[in-house]
Amino acid sequence: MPMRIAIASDHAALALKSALVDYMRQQGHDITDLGPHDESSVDYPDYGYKLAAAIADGDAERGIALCGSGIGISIAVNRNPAARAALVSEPLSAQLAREHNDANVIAMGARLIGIEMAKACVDRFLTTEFGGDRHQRRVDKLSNPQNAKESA
Ligand SMILES: O=C(CO)[C@H](O)[C@H](O)[C@H](O)COP(=O)(O)O
Repeated sequence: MPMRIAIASDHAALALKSALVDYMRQQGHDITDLGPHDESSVDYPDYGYKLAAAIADGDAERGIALCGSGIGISIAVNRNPAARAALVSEPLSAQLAREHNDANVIAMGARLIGIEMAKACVDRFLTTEFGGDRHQRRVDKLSNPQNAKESA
């Protein structure tokens, strides 16, 4: 099923971003490439915040966030309460991020994983449904931290 997907990176992940944009477009998805669009050094928070805003505003259903390690941009994306970004490096983590955490963004590190592994992570992320049930209760607490048990 075609999805609206936003993707953003920093300079370290430009080539991976480009490969994933082509890959997802070939699959029929509606891709918004939020940049950057050249190799100049940029700051991952700028692009992570942009990606999270696209999710928060409903412009994209899912997001792909890339930087050298995936760490910096995942931190940036997760500062927006509408985003649940999971840093992944293999498909099972991408699957569990959907099944258990209803992740709407995955982050990956272009300096740590290859293009084929990144494509496999994207495939799993885009095709796995959220499991609901007990996981819904936990995800609700991510959205509303005041509902978490103080004494847990
Ligand atoms: O945020 C990161 C580390 O957590 C990313 O790997 C960045 O891409 C990296 O810090 C960029 O480093 P550079 O030396 O400026 O290319």
